[in-house]
Amino acid sequence: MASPTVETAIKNSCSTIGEGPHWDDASQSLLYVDIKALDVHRWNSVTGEDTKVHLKDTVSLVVPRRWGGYIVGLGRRLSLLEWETGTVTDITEVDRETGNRFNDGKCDAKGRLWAGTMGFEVKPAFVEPAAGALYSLDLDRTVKKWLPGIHISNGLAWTEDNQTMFYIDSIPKKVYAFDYDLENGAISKQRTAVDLTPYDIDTYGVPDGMTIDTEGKLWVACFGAGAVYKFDPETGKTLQCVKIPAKQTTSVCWGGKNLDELYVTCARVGKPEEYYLKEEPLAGSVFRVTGLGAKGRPAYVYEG
Ligand SMILES: O=C(O)[C@H](O)[C@@H](O)[C@H](O)[C@H](O)CO
Ligand SMILES: [Zn+2]
Repeated sequence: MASPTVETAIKNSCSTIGEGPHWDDASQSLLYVDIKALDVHRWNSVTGEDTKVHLKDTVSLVVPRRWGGYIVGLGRRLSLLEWETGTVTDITEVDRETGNRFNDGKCDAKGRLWAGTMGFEVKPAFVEPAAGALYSLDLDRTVKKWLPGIHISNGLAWTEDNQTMFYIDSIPKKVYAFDYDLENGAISKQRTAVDLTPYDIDTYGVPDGMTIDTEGKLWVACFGAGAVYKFDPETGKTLQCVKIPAKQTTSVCWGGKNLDELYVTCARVGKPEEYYLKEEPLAGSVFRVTGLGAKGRPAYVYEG
């Protein structure tokens, strides 16, 4: 097995929950969010410059839109963001009259957005149970609710042949698999691909953000574990563990010119600042892992 190198790519850029990394191939930039700081970040890997746009609500996902701008998950809304002016145009609101907010989201190969919600989070990984749901936003902006009763809607990934969608609900500690109908944007036949319930919480934490490599293996950021795990979705077995020097590892995406660098976001939330300064000074940074001997495919953008 190749031995990986972990570096700090963007030091301490997030002050709350770094999340939602999306590699923009065209500009060789990393988009990501700092959920409770209400900030969307764009880091240019060529110049090293990190710029951000401050919004008016929690921002949990950012995906470029083919026709310009970005889709963001803003509180309970999905909205369009124009970077230069900071203009926000709402597309839809879900889970009205609840304390929910959007969490992770990603586009499929047709450019539909899949994104889910979660109930009010009292402290990290403690939420109002089963209050969230998984939604899809079609290219004509139709919203469909697929799965109610979700605790913390999190990572999404599709196999290269688009026959299977993987989806994480963090609290049951499951990576689910579904048959995926790309033509109609529909999921069916839910089953469990990876189950983390048998494992020690300090070692595995809870599964959070996820990506897939060109060999169909899953890379899952495990919150609380300070680690990214590589799983085989066929067997559910652990193939590799990459330790990250911050415990609240939230999400991952492939980046770099060859899409063989794994970018990892993490949080700095729920504990006193003195703790972080002393024990986890790099919390809130974005890390880059190289030498994994694996790579990804370009991320899809919103086509609507
Ligand atoms: O990053 C996320 O997906 C959530 O927004 C966070 O709140 C934490 O990761 C969660 O508490 C652990 O799953
Ligand atoms: Zn997450």
